[in-house]
Amino acid sequence: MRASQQDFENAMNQVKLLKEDPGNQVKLKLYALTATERPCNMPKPIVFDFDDNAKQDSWKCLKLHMVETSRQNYVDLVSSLSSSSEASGQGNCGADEKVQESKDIVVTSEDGITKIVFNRPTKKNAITFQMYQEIMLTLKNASTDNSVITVFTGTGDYYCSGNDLNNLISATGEIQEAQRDEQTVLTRELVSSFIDFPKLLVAVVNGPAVGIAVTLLGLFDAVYASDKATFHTPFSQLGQSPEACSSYTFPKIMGPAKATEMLLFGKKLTAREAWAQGLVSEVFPESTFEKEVWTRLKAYAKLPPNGIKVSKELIRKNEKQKLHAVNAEESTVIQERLTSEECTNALLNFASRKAKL
Ligand SMILES: CCCCCC/C=C/C(=O)SCCNC(=O)CCNC(=O)[C@H](O)C(C)(C)COP(=O)(O)OP(=O)(O)OC[C@H]1O[C@@H](n2cnc3c(N)ncnc32)[C@H](O)[C@@H]1OP(=O)(O)O
Repeated sequence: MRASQQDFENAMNQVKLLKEDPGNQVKLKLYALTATERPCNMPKPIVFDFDDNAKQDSWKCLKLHMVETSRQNYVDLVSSLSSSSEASGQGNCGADEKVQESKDIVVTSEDGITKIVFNRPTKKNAITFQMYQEIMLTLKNASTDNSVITVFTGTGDYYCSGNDLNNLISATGEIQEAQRDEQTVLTRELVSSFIDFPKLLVAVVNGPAVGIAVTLLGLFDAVYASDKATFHTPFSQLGQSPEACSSYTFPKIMGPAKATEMLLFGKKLTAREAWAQGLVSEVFPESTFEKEVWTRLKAYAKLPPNGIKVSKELIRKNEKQKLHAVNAEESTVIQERLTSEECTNALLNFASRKAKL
């Protein structure tokens, strides 16, 4: 059966959605196959000297045949490109392209690096429910895309100010009961997706980090910080409790006494203090931060990916079960905390702008 006009148009749309660039040769071929669809100003070929009507009929017939054949070839070629692109990318993003964009979480893939950007600078990149969902989806895609490293960073002066405290507060400034469960479930699911993420996970901490943006760092493989970054987990001030397995990872990373200062007393650390305590891999001067870190990451992304993956698996696998158990336990406590008077007051104070860290 010949490809219809509709098949052809579908194929034209499919080309725009290809996960991988098919290359110039294929693009030229595709372009050539659409030639019969475009108006052609060249004179019609006069092969035999028949009368005008016969020539017209024969030309129409030839053109129809060419159009149908070209359409069919075009549809077949696009179909083969789509299936090979799906096989290599496993239905996810290919290299060197913008793979997912929403307003607040921007995802690009280039040079073997999937970059996930908190992009809500006017709110210091605070994480909304919608962003929780988008981050989880992105991690799912990144775990099977062509990239070697997945990087989180922030737009503007902040890395991320943590959970959006308005997630639970209505427009009229009251606590929304129904959102408490959603907050707990989303937090647990988000943390789970970090625990299970199979590839290298790196944080490029461009500025202050607060709350869950800090606690999650304990689940990253490397953390690079600008010297203007700070690390703050004000859970006690908010009547909340630690999440993202930090009740387990922080004492392990920095020792219980230092973890207490951060998680219980809400002591804010400078980048150098966080480095001294093992939460940060390396601190860079703000003036050279971006250049140095990205140059380095691009070089790391050229390392053989499978070796990295199995090495990460070796480092993490004995911890996974424990981390999931801690995540579950922390979620139970968070759920209780969210109904507490302490937490309710802190959230209402923030909403009425009485409280700031
Ligand atoms: C609710 C329980 C859920 C448990 C789940 C686990 C998650 C836990 C956490 O992440 S706890 C940490 C939560 N984060 C905070 O407590 C930070 C709150 N923000 C602040 O204290 C300050 O905004 C600041 C110190 C981050 C920055 O101060 P400043 O430089 O003076 O800027 P502004 O305060 O004017 O901020 C600009 C703009 O952004 C809004 N904003 C900043 N952070 C948040 C946030 N976390 N949630 C919601 N909104 C935030 C701020 O309100 C301003 O908005 P406005 O311009 O007034 O509309």
